[in-house]
Parts: sequence; structure tokens; C-alpha cells
Amino acid sequence: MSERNRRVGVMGGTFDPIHHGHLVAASEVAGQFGLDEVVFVPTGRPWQKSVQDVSSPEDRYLMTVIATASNPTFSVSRVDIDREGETYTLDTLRDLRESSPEGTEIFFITGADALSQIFSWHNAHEMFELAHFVGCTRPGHTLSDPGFPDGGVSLVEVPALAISSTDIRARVAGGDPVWYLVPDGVVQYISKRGLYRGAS
Ligand SMILES: Nc1ncnc2c1ncn2[C@@H]1O[C@H](COP(=O)(O)OP(=O)(O)OP(=O)(O)O)[C@@H](O)[C@H]1O
Ligand SMILES: O=C(O)c1ccc[n+]([C@@H]2O[C@H](COP(=O)([O-])O)[C@@H](O)[C@H]2O)c1
Repeated sequence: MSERNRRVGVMGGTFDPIHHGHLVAASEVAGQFGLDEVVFVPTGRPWQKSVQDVSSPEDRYLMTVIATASNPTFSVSRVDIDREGETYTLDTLRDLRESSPEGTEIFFITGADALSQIFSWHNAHEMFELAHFVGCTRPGHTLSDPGFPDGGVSLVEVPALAISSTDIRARVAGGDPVWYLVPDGVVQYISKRGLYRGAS
């Protein structure tokens, strides 16, 4: 009997902070595509976001570790955090492919908003040779096809969670609770480190 190739999901994000929308999307794609593992990859320097508004890579990395710790099929990679320069998904995929056993199939998981902007990413066309892209529905964002290559992208409907990191930062700044929007450990981490108190 021949063994099937290992299937790995890669969920990239700024994760400032990581929330249940990210976790549900990853879990749903893992179920639908039979993924053996999902690797969460916090961005190092997300060049399309204004850098002064983004928390430190270590804080975002640690929140991602805390949020995923209870799931044995979730892990966190430092490849984007440890690489110098701006974060490009092409580099993420190259690094992860290099460290994966031969034959590993990679599925890059992303939300509707990110996917519709994908041709603004660095060398976007080359990315489709390294991974299959999975676009998740996201409340408030419609998924239009900006000209994806044939067979390069699948769409997955995930249970709608109208949660965004922007909203969580605003809630913390305004003194509103974020319990149950993010994992409990992340609520505690935000409080302990005093994150987002001055967020606009
Ligand atoms: N509620 C959600 N449902 C489905 N996908 C989501 C959801 N929130 C974020 N995503 C997807 O997760 C990936 C990483 O998102 P990111 O870390 O930028 O979070 P965000 O909530 O969009 O942050 P911000 O509000 O700061 O822009 C993106 O591809 C995004 O589309
Ligand atoms: O490669 C690029 O040029 C590029 C541009 C914008 C976003 N991305 C990736 O898209 C993912 C979601 O990004 P963000 O900024 O919406 O959190 C994350 O993995 C980013 O590294 C990648």
C-alpha cells in the first residue's frame, strides 16, 4: 500500500493579536483538506501594514504559541520573524518547502480580504508553483477572482466569526472585554504585557 504525501497547511498572518477567527479558519481547512499539520507563521515585517502600528514580532509570536498550544496538529514557525527584511510569502513558502520532507504538499491558508489582494504581493505568480492556495470566507469581505491560475486556489466556507485583530485592539484600548474573542491565555498575555492600551 502506498502512503499518501504529507499535507501541511500554512497560515500566515500578522496575528496582532491572533483570535478565534484565525483558529477556526485553520481548523476548518485542516478538516476539509485532510491536513496532517497546520503551521502558523507570524509575519516579521508586514510591509503592507504600517510598521509603527504593529506589536513586536516576539509578542505576536508568543501569543500565537499560546493560542495554538492545546492543539497537537497546530505548530508555530519563526521563519518570517527570524528572516531579515520585509516579509514576503514567496520566501515563507521557499523556507518551509526546504525544511519539509520531499513530496510534502503545502496549502497556504488565507482570508478573503488577503486573497483578493494577492497580485499586489511580491512575485505573486511564483507562489502558485510552491503551494495550493485556500481562501476562507470572512464576514464583511467578498471573495472575487482577480485572475487566479487554473486549479491554484480553492475556496472554503468557514463558520462566520466577525472578529478582527483591529477590533480587538480597539476593545482593549477602550477598556472593553476581549474574553472569548481570543483564547484565554492570549487575554492574559495582552493584560500582562500591557498591549494595545494606547491603540487608536
Ligand atoms: N474572522 C476571520 N475569518 C476568516 N479569516 C480571517 C479572519 N480574521 C482574519 N482572517 C485571515 O487571517 C489571515 C491573517 O489575518 P491578520 O493577522 O491580518 O488578522 P486581521 O484580523 O485581518 O488583522 P487586522 O484587523 O489587524 O488587519 C488573513 O489572511 C485574514 O484574511
Ligand atoms: O508576499 C507579500 O508580498 C505579502 C503581502 C501582504 C501579505 N502577505 C502575507 O499574507 C498573510 C496575511 O497578511 P496580513 O498582513 O493580512 O496579516 C501573511 O502571511 C503575510 O505575510 C504577503
